[in-house]
Amino acid sequence: MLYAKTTPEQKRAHLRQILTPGAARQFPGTFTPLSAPLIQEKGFDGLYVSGAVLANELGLPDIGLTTLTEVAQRAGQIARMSDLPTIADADTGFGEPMNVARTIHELENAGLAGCHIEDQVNPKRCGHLDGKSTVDTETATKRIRAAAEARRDANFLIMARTDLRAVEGLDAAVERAQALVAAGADAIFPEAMKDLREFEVMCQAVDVPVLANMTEFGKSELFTREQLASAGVALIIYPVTSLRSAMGAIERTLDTISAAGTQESAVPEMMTRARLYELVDYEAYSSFDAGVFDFDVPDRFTNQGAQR
Ligand SMILES: C[C@](O)(C(=O)O)[C@H](CC(=O)O)C(=O)O
Ligand SMILES: [Mg+2]
Repeated sequence: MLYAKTTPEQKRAHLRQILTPGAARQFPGTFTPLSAPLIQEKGFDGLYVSGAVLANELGLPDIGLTTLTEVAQRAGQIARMSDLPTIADADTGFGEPMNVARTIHELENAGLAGCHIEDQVNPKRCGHLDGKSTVDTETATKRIRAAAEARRDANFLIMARTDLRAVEGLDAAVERAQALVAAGADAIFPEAMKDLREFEVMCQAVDVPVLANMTEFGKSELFTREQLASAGVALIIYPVTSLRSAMGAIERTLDTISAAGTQESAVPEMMTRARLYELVDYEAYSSFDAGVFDFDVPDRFTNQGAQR
């Protein structure tokens, strides 16, 4: 009821334990706190809060328009609804290295287990689109150093994302990843890798966990968990999958209503009222309330008792 019983510190310690090379832990993206218990119930390893999704959900493109406050608040609302660790997309860190330090504090305060900070120039682009630019190694490593120095919980995961693969090629991305690890990155997110071999090369080149971004309609093929595990990947994200699925369903249902004049034929596809109530733990609230209501207050503590 209300929220997770696991503390942020416990979730961060757990995240550290599960992120081993080849473990291919699955972190579905969620754009709503309501999906968090669902993801946990289905047996996944953690939650991912996508910057693209938070922007798109607000009707904005993913070009660095969202603010730290918006991201920390939404990511925190999601994180608190699950006992699983939640990783948030912190884009370029929301400013200069000093701002990156503040970003880490805010995300720690919001109960996140970790975040990733990328080496794109601001305004950033979706990592799977053409025309993005990256900063130089010095600027990129300063962001990571600031993040690592700012954290107060040593287990808060600082993941460095490099977008260099699509800009300068795999060798440059590998070299950048190594520099980011030397600057204090606990994990590497190599963006827009072309094939499985590239993931393999990256996993061999760094001795920290490597993430695979399985976003649809992007530059990477949608590999299976087994394939990515065999390449040495520690963590897989499905960042926009639930938003795309939900928006697809919404669009189809709206078309049904306007074509048929009723949503009747779309109802079997919908989550039922009962299931929705199960997810928000309706019953636990009712019995909590009943318990409080039925609680017997000794006479001397009541107004009536005091008057006597
Ligand atoms: C992972 C990502 O940074 C995100 O914000 O979810 C995006 C996902 C996407 O746009 O498909 C990305 O840049 O890959
Ligand atoms: Mg993003």
